[in-house]
Amino acid sequence: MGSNSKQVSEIPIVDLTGLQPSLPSGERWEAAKAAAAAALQSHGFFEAIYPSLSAELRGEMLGRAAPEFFSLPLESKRRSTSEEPYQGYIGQAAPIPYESLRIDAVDSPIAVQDLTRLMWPQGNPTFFNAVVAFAKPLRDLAEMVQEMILQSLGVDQKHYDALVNLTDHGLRLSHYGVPVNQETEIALFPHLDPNLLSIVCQHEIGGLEFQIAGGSWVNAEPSPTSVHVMAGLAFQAWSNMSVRAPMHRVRMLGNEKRFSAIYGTRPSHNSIVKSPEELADAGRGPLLYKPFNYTELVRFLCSKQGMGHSPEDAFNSYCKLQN
Ligand SMILES: O=C(O)CCC(=O)C(=O)O
Ligand SMILES: [Fe+2]
Repeated sequence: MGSNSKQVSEIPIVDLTGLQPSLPSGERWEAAKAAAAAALQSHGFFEAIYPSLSAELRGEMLGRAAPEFFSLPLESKRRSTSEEPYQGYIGQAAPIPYESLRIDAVDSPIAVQDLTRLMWPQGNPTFFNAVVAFAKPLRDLAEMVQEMILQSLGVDQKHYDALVNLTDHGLRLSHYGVPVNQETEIALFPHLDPNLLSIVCQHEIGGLEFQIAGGSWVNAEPSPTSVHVMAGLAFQAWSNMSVRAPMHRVRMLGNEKRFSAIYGTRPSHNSIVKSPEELADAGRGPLLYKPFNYTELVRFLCSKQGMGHSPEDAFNSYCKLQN
């Protein structure tokens, strides 16, 4: 661990053991809700203790299905392409030995089946089953955290329903190879995720780090019973800064390749992100962001103009109001 990394005690922990989105109340729910809302406000991330994502599901996905996918020939992997940034399969962007696949609509078995057949025209039930089974508890977790934040903001149920209706669910599988140059520890540069929520599941090999107040980095240690949950920019804007998106990065410290899975919720294609007016009431101050089209935000952040600034400055220049 480098001198600018701190110990894991800097990472808030929220215990979600046994909680379910279909039962969004009760003493344990309230305790987890308070802790999750406080953590996403102060840090933008937390470690969620969540044994529903069992060791078996993790092993099937990250120990077996993901390595099998990434070992396919490049021309197979490239069959999943997209015009939009960070969609489908991306990789081979030397010098960083990184490749990833975003599985869209991962909550729909039909979509997962279509992608599986695109990669393996003869089918691959092991891959299909691993993705569907792994995604289910993560979908529950994302929905619970979104609901906890909305409950704690006290906004009307109609806003929760509207947010759920525009939420897309996706799973990114990532593969980090061993850096060619062992001096280059940074495998994924510091960035903010643009979406609503990201849930990172590491498997055996760590490397994810979050930036905390003061600028230092904390190491998010992998654990077989927990995942790391963080807010993205769309949630930061929607919640009128009641949650904030944290800077994070990936460092490769050893010489073993690494697989991770990032479950992401985000506003659906071309949908408009708009804070509920009532978040400006009750002494919270004015709304900080103007409504924006999510797809266009992502295009802007990935454009030459957007990349020319720090992630935060680029985002603020796109949609922050000058109050
Ligand atoms: O692989 C990880 O641990 C995190 C990756 C990440 O931050 C991302 O894909 O946005
Ligand atoms: Fe990220």
